Amino acid sequence: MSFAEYRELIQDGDTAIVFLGHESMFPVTIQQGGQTQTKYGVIRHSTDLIGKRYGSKVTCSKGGWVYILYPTPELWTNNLPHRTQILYSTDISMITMMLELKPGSVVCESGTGSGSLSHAIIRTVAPTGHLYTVEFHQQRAEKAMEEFKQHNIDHLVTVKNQDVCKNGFGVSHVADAVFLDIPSPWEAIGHAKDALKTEVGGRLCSFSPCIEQVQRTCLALEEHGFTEINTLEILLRTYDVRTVSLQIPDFGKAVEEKVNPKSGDASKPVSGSQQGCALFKSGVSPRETVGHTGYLTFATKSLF
Ligand SMILES: C[S@@+](CC[C@H](N)C(=O)[O-])C[C@H]1O[C@@H](n2cnc3c(N)ncnc32)[C@H](O)[C@@H]1O
Repeated sequence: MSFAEYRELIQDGDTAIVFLGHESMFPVTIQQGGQTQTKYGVIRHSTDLIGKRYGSKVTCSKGGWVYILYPTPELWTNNLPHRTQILYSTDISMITMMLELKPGSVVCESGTGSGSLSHAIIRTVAPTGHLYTVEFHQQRAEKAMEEFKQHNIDHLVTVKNQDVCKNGFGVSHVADAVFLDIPSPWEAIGHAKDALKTEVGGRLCSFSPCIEQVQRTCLALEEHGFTEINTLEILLRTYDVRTVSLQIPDFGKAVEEKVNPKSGDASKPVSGSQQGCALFKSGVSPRETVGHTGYLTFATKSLF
């Protein structure tokens, strides 16, 4: 199993996702002789999982069933152990597109945090690209290295335990793109510029929750000769499909007969609906939606 490739069969040592429902899933490390408890009973790794296909429906000891899923960066983002605030797939997808990441890209990132974005970047730049990720918190840097190894992507990433604002990324003129998710990104812009390839066109993105951080970062980007400076905020709006009862507009009898000659009286109640209303299938946005996460500031390196 590797987060940068796909394999069909479950093997000893894999990280897999136990899927009980969209709101209920968790990662497990597959081990010969290992067991995982779920509300539907126990899953025995040796007999129930190893050698089975990813995506299989597995019956637990109490008769209920779960799916065992291949781990993707998106599933990992929803299930990883949080050591910090993390980036979610909505922002990650915009970052990947706007930084023009593709297989072979070289990327510098700081901080690594819980590795949510790192996994997505590594999957995108594999098999020939590389991620240099800098984290100044020693345990977080060590844990990230451990996870990258466990997920068989450690050959695609270098983790450095240092302060990016003081010591930079540890590489010069190699990166196609730089990503910053730190409290004072303006202090790292000079290092970001140094990490980017010498030719014009390298891309940078900085994620900040507060607009004051964005202002300081934009000023630093201008001072260092970056152009095309743009700040975006992604607000995810989902729609549920529901049956709703809507009032039928009264256009008058003449109009109604012209539009639908067989329908008779427009105010006649439709079966199962209230007087003058009809039932429709409609896209309805939930009462509560995810709010502000942060601002994404993008820029292009234009000067040496
Ligand atoms: C919000 S977390 C990053 C989360 C990450 N983007 C993810 O998706 O999991 C910010 C991280 O940056 C690290 N950090 C803050 N300032 C730093 C600096 N100057 N140099 C290196 N790391 C730094 C923190 O220790 C923290 O782990």
